[in-house]
Amino acid sequence: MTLVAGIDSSTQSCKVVIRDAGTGALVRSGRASHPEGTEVDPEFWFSALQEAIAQAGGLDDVAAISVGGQQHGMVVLDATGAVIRPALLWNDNRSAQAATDIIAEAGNGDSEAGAAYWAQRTGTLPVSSITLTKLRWLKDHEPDNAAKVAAVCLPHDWLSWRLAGNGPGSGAEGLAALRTDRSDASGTGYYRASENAYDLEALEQHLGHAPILPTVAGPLESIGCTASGALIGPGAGDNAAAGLGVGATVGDVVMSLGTSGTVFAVADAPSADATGLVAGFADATGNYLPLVCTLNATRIFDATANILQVSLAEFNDLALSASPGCDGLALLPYFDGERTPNLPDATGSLHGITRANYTAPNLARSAVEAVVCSLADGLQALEAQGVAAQRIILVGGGAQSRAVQHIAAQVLGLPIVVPAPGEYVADGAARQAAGVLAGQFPQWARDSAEVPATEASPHVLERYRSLVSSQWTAK
Ligand SMILES: Nc1ncnc2c1ncn2[C@@H]1O[C@H](COP(=O)(O)OP(=O)(O)O)[C@@H](O)[C@H]1O
Ligand SMILES: O=C(CO)[C@@H](O)[C@H](O)COP(=O)(O)O
Repeated sequence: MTLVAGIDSSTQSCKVVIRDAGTGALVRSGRASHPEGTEVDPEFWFSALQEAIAQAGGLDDVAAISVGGQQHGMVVLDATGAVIRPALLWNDNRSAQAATDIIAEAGNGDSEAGAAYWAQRTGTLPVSSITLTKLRWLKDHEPDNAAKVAAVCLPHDWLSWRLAGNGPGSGAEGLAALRTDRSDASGTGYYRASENAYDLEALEQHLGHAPILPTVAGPLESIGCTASGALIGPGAGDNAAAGLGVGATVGDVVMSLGTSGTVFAVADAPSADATGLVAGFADATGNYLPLVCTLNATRIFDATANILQVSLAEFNDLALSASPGCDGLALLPYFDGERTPNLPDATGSLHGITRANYTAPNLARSAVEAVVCSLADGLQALEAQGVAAQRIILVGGGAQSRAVQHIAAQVLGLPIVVPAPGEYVADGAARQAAGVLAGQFPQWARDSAEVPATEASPHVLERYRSLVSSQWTAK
């Protein structure tokens, strides 16, 4: 049996799966936690990866490996290959002003014109999650660090590079060995997915110079070897890897509930949304991945379960025991600010409280309704870009929640398909690794179940939308 490994280096943890390259059967797996916080020394990702690999029984018998990772994180390296400062993650909002400036400057002070400009230029508005805005923040706030930047890469690029034996001290030769893939490059703000080319001018303008960037490898290209001789695949951004993991093809719509909430479609043409709601990313096979991402998903469940002092299983039971609409209680979930809509300074709020409805079941359900409604808005934005969803493939840690499944069916009004529990980002990376060995993506069978149809509750989404529009105006 030939074995392949897939990695998901996500916001909260690192997961490793080892699968049979031929059938896709799971052979071994491992997991390790990442530190809290929105800036992280990448060495923590590498040590978590080592721990997860050890837990998965090591890589000695593995023939190929690929890394999927959280997108957009700014990893800056000096000329020796050392990390200059902790990476700023996708959910770090300190570059919100830089984002506003970058957009306004492109429109000579007119933000709407600036937004239209960026939509055409890269397909994505540079909001604070996007790497370009983090580099601009670095230039504006840490000019000495900005001047030292010899190379910029993303979390998955950096981990693949370390697996290939590079690291601090590997110097110019090491920096030249950096590789990425089109899906993750498309989330930087300095890559044009529609042209498959970096936008060095944007980088030069906002960082102050154009550093070395990882070469963009093809979807099935090997980018090197591990110490034990396994081929390393190009890897992918985590959403594109999840798309690979569930075998999504053109027309499929995937919704993921992890730290971030995302809803995306595989498309055969690029998107350019000047409202900024939909990011014009690429997938990991040569197609496109128009995507909406929110900052507030499963951590709203974690926080609510925490104040209710219940486990996640109890939280889900509580949520399922309340009625749609929570007897008038409604939550806006912007606990960590928000990216879509673009409200980096927003906070969460609870509405319609009465003594009668202020109960644990209603609080739990209001958290789930809020997150699902925020993603229903994401789906609406995708539909405005021409995506015609026939059904939703639900993935991520939160997809295991029966409350999420049930409430998604009620709110979205579409069939909801939940693939058998698995690590879909890591699985997608493993599938890519198998593809690197075989020269084509394998067809791995996987089970999935459709959530039973249920009576729609349109009033839940209507109330949510009216609260959002009365309380917040996106930037
Ligand atoms: N049964 C469940 N019900 C609700 N949330 C869950 C459940 N199982 C896992 N989660 C949530 O999934 C999250 C982790 O999902 P994951 O997709 O691994 O996140 P990330 O990729 O951002 O690290 C945790 O925040 C956890 O609360
Ligand atoms: O920023 C985005 C997508 O644009 C996020 O989806 C990150 O890629 C993090 O993902 P998770 O760790 O929440 O899975």
